[in-house]
Amino acid sequence: MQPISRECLVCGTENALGIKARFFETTTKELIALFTLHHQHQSYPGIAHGGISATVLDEVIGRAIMIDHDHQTFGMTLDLQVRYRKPVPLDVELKVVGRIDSAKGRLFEGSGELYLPDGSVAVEAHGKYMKRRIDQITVADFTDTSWVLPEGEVPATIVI
Ligand SMILES: CCCCCCCCCCCC(=O)SCCNC(=O)CCNC(=O)[C@H](O)C(C)(C)COP(=O)(O)OP(=O)(O)OC[C@H]1O[C@@H](n2cnc3c(N)ncnc32)[C@H](O)[C@@H]1OP(=O)(O)O
Repeated sequence: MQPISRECLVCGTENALGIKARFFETTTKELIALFTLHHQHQSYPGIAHGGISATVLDEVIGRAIMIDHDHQTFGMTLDLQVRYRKPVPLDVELKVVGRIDSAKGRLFEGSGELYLPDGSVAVEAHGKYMKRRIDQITVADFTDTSWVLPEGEVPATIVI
């Protein structure tokens, strides 16, 4: 399970409007986010806002670079392309799977998909990112005060 940043919109436990996603690394170096969207994330009635879906996909790809950098390097988004295939419902558990597709120097590219409970893909994204070390994007005491492992069990398996 990856750590979370307390005030982050996607992962934070102390963001009242937050999505409170949890992140699990796979043996194949993919990253899976588990989360549920609610009324505060709505666009049309009963449907999640597309920007929220893009936000979670962005975070998963931006976090996937942590896997090969001892959790000390993150992605700063340069460009994000999103394709919306199906509406994303509220109040059901959703999954995003992301990965790094290529990396060269301080830049990398990654992709991800948002899966509905029936296993179908609702949203796809592809992004370009710049690697940033944790000390380049946080204040001095960040890892002592705001970067924590969330509560809860790590599932033995996650079925997409
Ligand atoms: C800790 C808890 C976390 C916990 C939470 C973890 C969250 C993870 C996910 C969060 C993701 C986000 O939302 S990140 C937030 C949204 N993104 C941002 O705010 C980024 C804003 N942009 C910037 O600050 C700046 O552009 C930087 C610092 C990223 C880069 O500036 P710079 O250092 O001056 O870079 P620059 O010379 O312009 O460009 C460097 C290289 O990038 C390329 N490049 C630049 N822009 C682009 C672009 N749009 N598309 C393609 N490529 C580009 C250039 O061609 C160049 O390639 P070459 O010549 O080197 O080949």
